Amino acid sequence: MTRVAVLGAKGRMGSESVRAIGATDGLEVVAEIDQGDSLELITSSGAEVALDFTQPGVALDNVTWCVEHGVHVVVGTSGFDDERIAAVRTLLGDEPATGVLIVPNFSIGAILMMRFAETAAPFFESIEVIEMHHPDKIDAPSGTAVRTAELMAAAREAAGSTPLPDATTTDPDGARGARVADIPVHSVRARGFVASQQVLFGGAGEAFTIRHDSHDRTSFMPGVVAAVSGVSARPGVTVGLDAVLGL
Ligand SMILES: NC(=O)C1=CN([C@@H]2O[C@H](COP(=O)(O)OP(=O)(O)OC[C@H]3O[C@@H](n4cnc5c(N)ncnc54)[C@H](OP(=O)(O)O)[C@@H]3O)[C@@H](O)[C@H]2O)C=CC1
Ligand SMILES: O=C(O)C1=N[C@H](C(=O)O)C[C@H](O)C1
Repeated sequence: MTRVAVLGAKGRMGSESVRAIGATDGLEVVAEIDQGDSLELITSSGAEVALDFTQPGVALDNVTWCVEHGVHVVVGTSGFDDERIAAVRTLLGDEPATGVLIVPNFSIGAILMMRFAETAAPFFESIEVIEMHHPDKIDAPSGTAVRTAELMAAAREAAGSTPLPDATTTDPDGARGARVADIPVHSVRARGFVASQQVLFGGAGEAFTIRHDSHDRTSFMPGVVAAVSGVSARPGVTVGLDAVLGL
């Protein structure tokens, strides 16, 4: 039985995860931690794995505490950027015993969307990302959009692709979106969405779109269960669920 502490347990993702983990053979939720609760509950409950669904401003502190106490961590919270990842790697040292699994998106469809976007990126002249989320999301652009843009930019760099064409000379209100790894990313926040993303590719005489929609947070749960079950076998930092799913 793997004992799991859920951080942000009363939140949208935390509460769904408490249900999903509780319903899975071999996993047990032993601590539900929210704002104001002490992280000591993680160790006093005997948790071996912590799952963080809090907010970008506190996730690194939570991960640091877990690593210092030898507790494996799955980070679902968005905004875990390269600087934070580097800080965790330094903390873990050269021979890490603890696993830190950082997952920008747990849904299998979103993981495949990112994989297909990475594959397509070098073959098209133009790329734009449009991500659409519920209006209660506090960060923009989404972690998924950032990860997608970074994967696509790396694939283009490896292939020696030319910069994206764009003749815009004035954009005082940011109509061309934010730039993530030089790729325009547009963030929509609207009631009716959970989490959606389109990646638009353009080439001579053709356009190609990859779209993914999470209509319900249940879409993330098989990935959450796989991550929580698999993190202890992966000491060090792992980004993305691909390796855990055998992709
Ligand atoms: N990787 C993925 O597939 C997914 C990632 N996410 C990400 O997960 C994160 C959470 O999303 P969501 O569940 O929608 O957000 P919610 O706001 O619904 O939940 C966050 C919870 O964390 C609590 N919290 C805040 N600070 C702390 C803290 N210091 N210690 C413990 N608990 C704390 C909040 O409490 P309070 O309300 O009192 O502040 C709240 O209960 C976001 O970053 C989101 O982008 C979301 C969906 C999927
Ligand atoms: O806040 C959300 O809801 C989501 N956050 C993650 C992100 O920022 O990419 C994952 C998913 O898009 C849902």
